[in-house]
Amino acid sequence: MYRKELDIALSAVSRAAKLCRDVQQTLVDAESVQKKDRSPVTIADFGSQAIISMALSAAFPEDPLVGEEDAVLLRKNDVLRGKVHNLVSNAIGAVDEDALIEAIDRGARDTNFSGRFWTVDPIDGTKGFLRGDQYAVALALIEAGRVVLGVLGCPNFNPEKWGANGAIFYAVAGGGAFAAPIEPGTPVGRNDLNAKPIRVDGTNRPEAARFCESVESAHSDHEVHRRICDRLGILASPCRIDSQAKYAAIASGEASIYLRLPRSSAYREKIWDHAAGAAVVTEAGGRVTDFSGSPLGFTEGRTLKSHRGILATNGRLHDGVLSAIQSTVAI
Ligand SMILES: Nc1ncnc2c1ncn2[C@@H]1O[C@H](COP(=O)(O)O)[C@@H](OP(=O)(O)O)[C@H]1O
Ligand SMILES: [Mg+2]
Repeated sequence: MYRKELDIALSAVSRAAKLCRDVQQTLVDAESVQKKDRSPVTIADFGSQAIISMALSAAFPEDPLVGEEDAVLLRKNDVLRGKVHNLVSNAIGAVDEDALIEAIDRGARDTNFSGRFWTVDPIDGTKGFLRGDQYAVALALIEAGRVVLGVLGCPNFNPEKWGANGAIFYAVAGGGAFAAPIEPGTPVGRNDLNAKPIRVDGTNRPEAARFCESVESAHSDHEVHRRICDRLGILASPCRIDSQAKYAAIASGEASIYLRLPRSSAYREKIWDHAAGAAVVTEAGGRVTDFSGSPLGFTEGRTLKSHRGILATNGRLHDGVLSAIQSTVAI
């Protein structure tokens, strides 16, 4: 099932991850004053969404794409457009500028969220990207509100284990979860010999669990997380990771619990921040729900409107963490 979809998604995400990696490298090499400059991330965001959108529309012209970016800024700004055009042409060969703009804008159109559509976060973890830390290129295919395929490119993920270019994590519903090192020059494929099945860890003792959360305290309430962890008797200090690399950490057994309670009760999570990661964790044997224990549903539009709080675990710990959450916070 979904063989062609997976092949296209893997190759598009690995090419986009390579583009992002090259741009992040120029940031890391630059003086600190330039690290505060957001333009590199902007260029890489557009470039990454363009590569993925073009690959999808060539292979699946009927499929809508819901992306984080649109091309409004690019249409107005010739210099920026020129830079993105160069970046993408260097990555995948000469492309027409109008086709590039159109590819980016495709992600901004309205769509039928109850049908089949793709969702992309071209750089998830922008803040991490700018700091030189973790980020992810995330792509998921959704059908009738359920994620049927998820791919997460994580160029800085555990280089000791996966090599200098990080890893790509992927899953198809019912088919298990896998990870493969990202090799520059060769996009990852479905039959990649270096791909390995991944699995959540087996701990059922919260005191032995490793727990992860966002680096950015503005993105989730670290203090409430700490109270939940105290109630569970978790001893280790939190592991703070940007982006959906947190889902990759749960799926590959490097952490057991991911908590995310937004600071503001008005904030709604974006679908592209969770769809791919949730598929990978679920297929690796874990569980992903909101704070009331409901599985995430993706029919509601660009946000997870009816869900508050995100909990991803190795599965065994899930009900215990949900009880601790519900005794700590009013959902
Ligand atoms: N106030 C807020 N509360 C929760 N999430 C937020 C937020 N502001 C931004 N985000 C989301 O947090 C994502 C990053 O998550 P993390 O903290 O896990 O790295 C951002 O994705 P982008 O970086 O793609 O914009 C953004 O969508
Ligand atoms: Mg994001």
